[in-house]
Formats: sequence, structure tokens, C-alpha cells
Amino acid sequence: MGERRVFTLSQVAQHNSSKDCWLVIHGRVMEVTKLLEEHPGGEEVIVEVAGKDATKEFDVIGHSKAAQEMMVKYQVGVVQGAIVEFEELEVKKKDVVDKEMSAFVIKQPKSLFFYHSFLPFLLAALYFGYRCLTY
Ligand code: HEM
Repeated sequence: MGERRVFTLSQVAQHNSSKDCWLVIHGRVMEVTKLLEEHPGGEEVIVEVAGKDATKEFDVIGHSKAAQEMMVKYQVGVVQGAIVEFEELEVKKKDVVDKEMSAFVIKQPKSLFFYHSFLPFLLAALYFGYRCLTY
């Protein structure tokens, strides 16, 4: 879990080199100097956005869930005024939705399938047959 210190964008902008590299992604301030060596996408791409808000660049790549979880390790705070959804909340929300979804699927009785999908089709077919026969 990252810390909750608050930084302004101009404070972040002072850490803009490969020796001291910070960036902002989705309102989180990250100290990524150590990431530079191990970043699978290479050092240069990150140094290019050092000291800046790199949310767009980060999202464009379509970073995996693992990469997003890795971000937390580098977080030193948040940007002033940013609304940041913290990981635990996201996970909890998702869990609830998943549980509701599976409960819904399991509870759905098989007989409903007949009424919801087959019956309307049968009625339409009967009506169509009736119309064909009566013309
Ligand atoms: C704390 C911030 C970041 C973390 C933890 C991180 C982590 C990762 C990881 C784990 C991968 C491997 C692929 C994946 O799992 O998605 C990756 C790939 C990559 N990342 Fe990052 N990344 C960060 C920031 C950035 C930023 C700011 C940029 C661009 C300015 C960037 C550009 C790339 C590129 C170009 C790849 C290679 C994609 C590919 O080969 O398909 N990353 N990153």
C-alpha cells in the first residue's frame, strides 16, 4: 500500500532525471528511480516522462493487472487535489460484483430459461403460422 503524502505537480517536476525519477499515474505520485532498471518496457520511456503526469502514456500501453499492482510498491503519495481510488476499495467493489454475479447465475432456475427465451419464440412462430394459414 502506498503512502498518502500530498505533493503538488511542481514538487513532482523537480524529480525529473534518471538518478531521481518521480512520476504521476492516476493521481498517485511514484518514486520510480529503482523501477528504471527492472522496467520491462525499458528505462528511456520512463525517463522521458520523468517529473510529469504519465497517466496517458501508462494507459496507452495497456499495462497488465500485475503492472498496476507493481505501481503500489513505488507510490510515495498522491497529487494535490487528485481523487485517487485506492486498491483495497477497488478490489472490494469488484469482489462484491463478482459474488453478486455468480449468485445470480447460480440462483437462476433452469425453468426460467424456457419462459425467457423459448416461449416468446414459440408464440411468434405460432402467430406467423396462423397468419400464413389464414391468408
Ligand atoms: C510505476 C509505473 C510503471 C510500472 C510498475 C510498469 C510496469 C510494467 C510492466 C510490468 C510491464 C510488462 C508488461 C505488463 O505486464 O503490462 C511494462 C511494459 C511496458 N511499459 Fe511500463 N510500467 C510503468 C510505467 C510506464 C510508463 C510511464 C510508460 C511510458 C511512458 C511505460 C511503458 C511501457 C512499455 C512501452 C512497455 C512494453 C510493452 C510491450 O512490450 O508490449 N511504463 N511496464
